[in-house]
Amino acid sequence: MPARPAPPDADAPAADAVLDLRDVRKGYREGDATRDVLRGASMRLGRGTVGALVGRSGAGKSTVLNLISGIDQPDDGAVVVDGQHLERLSERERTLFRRRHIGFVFQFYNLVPTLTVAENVRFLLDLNRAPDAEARAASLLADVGLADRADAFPDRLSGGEQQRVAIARALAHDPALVLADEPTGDLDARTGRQILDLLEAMTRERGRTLLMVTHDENTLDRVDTVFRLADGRLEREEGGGKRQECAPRPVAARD
Ligand SMILES: Nc1ncnc2c1ncn2[C@@H]1O[C@H](COP(=O)(O)OP(=O)(O)OP(=O)(O)O)[C@@H](O)[C@H]1O
Repeated sequence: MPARPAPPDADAPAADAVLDLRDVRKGYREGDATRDVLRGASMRLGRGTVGALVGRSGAGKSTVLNLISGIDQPDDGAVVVDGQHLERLSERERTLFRRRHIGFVFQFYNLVPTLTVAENVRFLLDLNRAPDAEARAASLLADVGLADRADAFPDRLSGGEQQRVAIARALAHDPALVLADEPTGDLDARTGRQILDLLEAMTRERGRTLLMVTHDENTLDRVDTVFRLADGRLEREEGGGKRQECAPRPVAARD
């Protein structure tokens, strides 16, 4: 297997962080009370790195994703994505930012059933009025091994194939950050591993940053950084991917 390029340091200065959450607080009103979900959560992920977000059900992982993608706003703290403070933008500006700078991969693929595979991939490109939508979609479909299914509708594809289309769609507009919410949660173990291989390779090759929500501890062996959400705060741990990069190489492999 060819050596993987060393990931940039996940502790990189904020200027190189694609994702930078600083002391974020978020609560939801419940009648007269407020449920505090995030109580000073911070995380930083450098350019070209892969992170995992883990935590028990109800810990607040979706809340974190909603803040990073600008769907929701923090009560306090900063949410900086690719240098942009999302908490300073209007809802409309956040929507435009999301369309241009963030890609999504969902557990249940979320392809548009009435659009062909190629149309799904180029969906955001068309919305962003990108001039090269057709060629770019074709190239990405080739990259995920589905060039011959471009004109099929999603319901003709297996779950793994649909998730491949979703990966192509997530990268089509060349986003700085890809968010994946349980991307293998609906797939059998073998297909899930193939999808993770593809997602990781496609984002790393392009120097994109990937954050995955996962319940699968095996996934943690391949990421650079693990963020564990508990009691409203994020704890940072080194993932297996980073450990591999840091491990001394065998003597025979040295230059
Ligand atoms: N819009 C909302 N209004 C009120 N409470 C909410 C809202 N969204 C989330 N919550 C509450 O906030 C807490 C965190 O929810 P969240 O969905 O972020 O957790 P999660 O870690 O993603 O859980 P799961 O793994 O089960 O999807 C939960 O107690 C949930 O009930």
